[in-house]
Amino acid sequence: MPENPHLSSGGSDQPVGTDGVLPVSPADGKNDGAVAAIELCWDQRQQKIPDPFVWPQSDALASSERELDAPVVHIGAAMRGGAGMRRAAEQVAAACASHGLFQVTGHGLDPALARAALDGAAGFFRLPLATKQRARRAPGNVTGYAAAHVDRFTANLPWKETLSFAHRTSAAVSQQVVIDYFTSVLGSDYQPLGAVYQDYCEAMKRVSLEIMEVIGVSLGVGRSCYRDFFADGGAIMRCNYYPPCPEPERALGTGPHCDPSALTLLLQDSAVDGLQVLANGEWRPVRPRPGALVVNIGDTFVALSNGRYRSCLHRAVVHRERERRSLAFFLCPRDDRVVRPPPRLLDGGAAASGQEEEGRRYPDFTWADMARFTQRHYRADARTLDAFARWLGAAATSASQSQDEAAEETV
Ligand SMILES: C=C1C[C@]23C[C@H]1CC[C@H]2[C@]1(C)CCC[C@@](C)(C(=O)O)[C@H]1[C@@H]3C(=O)O
Ligand SMILES: O=C(O)CCC(=O)C(=O)O
Ligand SMILES: [Fe+2]
Repeated sequence: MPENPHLSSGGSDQPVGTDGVLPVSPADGKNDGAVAAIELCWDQRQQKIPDPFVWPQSDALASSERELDAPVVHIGAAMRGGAGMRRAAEQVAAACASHGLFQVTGHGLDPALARAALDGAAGFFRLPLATKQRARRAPGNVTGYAAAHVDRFTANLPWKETLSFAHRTSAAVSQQVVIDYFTSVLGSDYQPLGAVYQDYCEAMKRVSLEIMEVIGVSLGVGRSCYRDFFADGGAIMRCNYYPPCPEPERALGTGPHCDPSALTLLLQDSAVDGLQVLANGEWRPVRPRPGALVVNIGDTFVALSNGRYRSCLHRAVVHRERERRSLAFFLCPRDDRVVRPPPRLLDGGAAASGQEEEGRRYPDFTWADMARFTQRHYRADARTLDAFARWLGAAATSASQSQDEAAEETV
C-alpha cells in the first residue's frame, strides 16, 4: 500500500482524512454534542463562524461574476431523433470534453412536482433537530440526515444540512423504496413527503436515461449503450439546505469536488444562486434558470468514457442573508455492475488489436467499491478518481501477495 495521506492502509475499514481533515471518532461515528451545536451555528445572531467551518484560502477562492458557458440542451427534441438528437449530441460533446456541465430543458418534469420537492425539503429542514435526527446517517452509509457532516469530519465543515436516500427500480425491490424509507425512519406522517420524492426520483431516472442516450450518441457508441447500462441502476437523492452564513467569504456550503457517481441532475432553488464550476482557473456561477435542470458528469462516468469526458469540478457558496436549497439526483450503476468503457472507446486501437487492457485509463470497479471508498476511506474532492484507482491497485496487490503467501505456506 503506498504512503499517501488520502488512503487507509491494509484495506481495512478505518477511515482516514483528506489532508488533515480528520474524521471524528471513527469507532462510533456519533457526535451528539456537535450535532446539537449546529443549531447554535445557524443562529442568526452569531457574528462569526466557528473555526471548523473556515476553509483554507485556496479552496474558498473568490468567485467570478461571469456565468459559466454551458449549453442548454432540449432533451425532448433530442428524443425525437434526427436534427434534434444531432444538435443535442454536439452540445453535450463540447460541454463534457471541457468542464463537464450542461443544462437540460424540455424534460417534462411537472413544475408542481418540482415545487413540491423543493418546498418539502424546506419543510423538512425546519423541523426540530430531534425529529430530523430520527433519520440520522449511520456511520459508513451515504443515506440519512447529516448536519454539516460533524459526525464525519473535524475541519473544513460544509455550511449545510443534507437529507439523502436511495432510489432503485428493479423487480427485486419494492416499487415504493423512497416512501418506505420516509415512513420507516420518520413515521407514517411522512408518507406524503415520501410520495413526493418517490415521484420526483422516478422522473429524474427517466430523464437521466434519456440523457444517457444523448451521451451515447455524442461518444459514437449509440443510443442504447449507456441507457441499458444504467437501466437497472440506482441513485442517491439528496436534499441540500444551506442556511444564511455570517461570514460567507470564509465558508463553503459544499467544498470543491467532483461527484463520485456517474451523472448528477440538480434542481436549484429558483431565487438564490450558489453553484459554481471551476473553468480556466476561475470559479464561475451557474445561475438558476427557471425550468432547467443542471446536469454534470461524475467520476464514474469518466471511467465509463475511458477519460473522454471530464468530471465537473464544482462547489456551492453560501450567502449572508439568504438561505438556499437544491436537490441532487446522483445516478449510479447497479451496485455489482462492473464499470468498464465500451471497447470502441479504448485508446490507440487497443480493442481492434485485442489488447483491450492496454487502452484502459482506469481499472475495473463497481459502484459498491466507490461508495465504500468515499464513505469510509476518503472525503470526496477534486482528486477522488485518481485516489480511488490507486486504492484499488493497492488492494489488488495486497490480495495477490496474500494469495502468494498462502500458496508458499502450502508448498
Ligand atoms: C457518493 C456521494 C458522496 C457525496 C454524496 C454522494 C455524491 C456527492 C458526494 C459529496 C457531496 C462530494 C463533496 C463532499 C461530500 C462529503 C459532501 O459535502 O456532502 C460528498 C458526499 C458524501 O460523502 O456524503
Ligand atoms: O447545491 C449545489 O448547488 C451543489 C451541491 C453538490 O454539488 C452536491 O450535493 O454534490
Ligand atoms: Fe456535487
